[in-house]
Amino acid sequence: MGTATLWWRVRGISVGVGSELRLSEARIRKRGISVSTRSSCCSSPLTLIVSSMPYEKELAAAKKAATLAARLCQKVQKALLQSDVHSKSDKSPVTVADYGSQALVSFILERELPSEPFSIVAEEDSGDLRKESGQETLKRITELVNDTLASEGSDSFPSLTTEDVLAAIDNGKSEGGSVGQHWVLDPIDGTKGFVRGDQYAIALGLLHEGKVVLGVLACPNLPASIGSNQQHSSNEVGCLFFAKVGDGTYMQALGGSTQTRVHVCDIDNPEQASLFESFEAAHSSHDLSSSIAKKLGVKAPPVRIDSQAKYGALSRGDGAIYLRFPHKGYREKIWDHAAGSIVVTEAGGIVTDAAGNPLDFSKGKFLDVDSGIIVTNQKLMPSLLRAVKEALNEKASSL
Ligand SMILES: Nc1ncnc2c1ncn2[C@@H]1O[C@H](COP(=O)(O)O)[C@@H](O)[C@H]1OP(=O)(O)O
Ligand SMILES: [Mg+2]
Ligand SMILES: [Mg+2]
Ligand SMILES: [Mg+2]
Repeated sequence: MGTATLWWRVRGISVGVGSELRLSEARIRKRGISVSTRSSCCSSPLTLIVSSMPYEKELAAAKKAATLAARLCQKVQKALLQSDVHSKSDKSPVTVADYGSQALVSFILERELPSEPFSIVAEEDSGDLRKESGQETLKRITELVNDTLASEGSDSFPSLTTEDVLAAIDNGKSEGGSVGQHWVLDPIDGTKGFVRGDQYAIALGLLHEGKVVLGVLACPNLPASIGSNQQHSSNEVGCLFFAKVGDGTYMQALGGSTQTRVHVCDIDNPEQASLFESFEAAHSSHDLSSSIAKKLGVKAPPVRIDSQAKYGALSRGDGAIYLRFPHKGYREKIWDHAAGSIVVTEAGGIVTDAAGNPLDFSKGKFLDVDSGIIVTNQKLMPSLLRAVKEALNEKASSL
């Protein structure tokens, strides 16, 4: 029969006989990739494997991990003891729930995805818990993790020892980067909001070759809607947002199973826009966002909430703009934006730095951004960028 010459040409890539090429339907649809074949032997087998569900296992594991971590955090927030709150070396607060959430997420991901390379870039480390003074706290965290696993109603979870908990926390020591796959975890984003009894989020993203491909945001205190858009109005709190690249963003009640696809709002008149910013003035300049809002003609007062819950709320159209301008010297971390950014972009929004550059998650733990981070829909971005540029120039010339 002779040698078959068989090529697949996919966006200019030639793939020889016997190779498998895995492409998602979503990627094919989104990027308009066309597949053509050329064969000198018509009986040659041609197998183009089109996987309709890339990152599906990872998403299921991430949703399970974030939901369990949210359960642990809710338990702690209800009965927060002064002794549960500690200060880190940078003076920011950390609680038993930050550590417990990180240990749980790390434990669940490793268990649910045993055959995958395992790397997590996470906020917390076990340094303080390994000291003599951290022993009581470590015991409390271990109890919390075990209680939460037991409440899953499954005997299949072993009881973790304090050493297991330390090891699970330290799985989060990866540096990330542009090669391979890395989970990115903020076990409690918005710890100050958590301690105050307000908003916080468990934020879990997945990087593949430096790009965010999946994100889950568990927001235990987020009502079904906030802000002026009453479409989702209800008294229930607790939302889980999730997104996979090319697949859209979805929201479900935390612990629920009915999912709804969400989209950013389609407002094109900035006067009708409402604007999110940090609750904590120390985390983001309220003066600068007020000057930007004035330039845009935004009428509504800013909605101030903690954490990446802002990204979740924006992804479902509760507000139109999120502005974040940390004060001089602060360096943004990837875990504060990875999950939130894909939740917004898959819902049709745009996330950039203040100069309009996309966020680059491939450089390790830190995000090097120009002045701040801005988020909005496609229609408002050009006028938002102009207003941000003007406000930053005015600020610079007044110094
Ligand atoms: N000085 C600071 N400036 C800006 N952001 C900070 C600062 N300290 C902590 N953060 C982080 O800002 C995020 C909260 O932003 P917001 O104020 O919008 O809710 C959190 O990730 C919080 O970390 P953490 O995860 O430890 O809570
Ligand atoms: Mg923190
Ligand atoms: Mg954070
Ligand atoms: Mg945190």
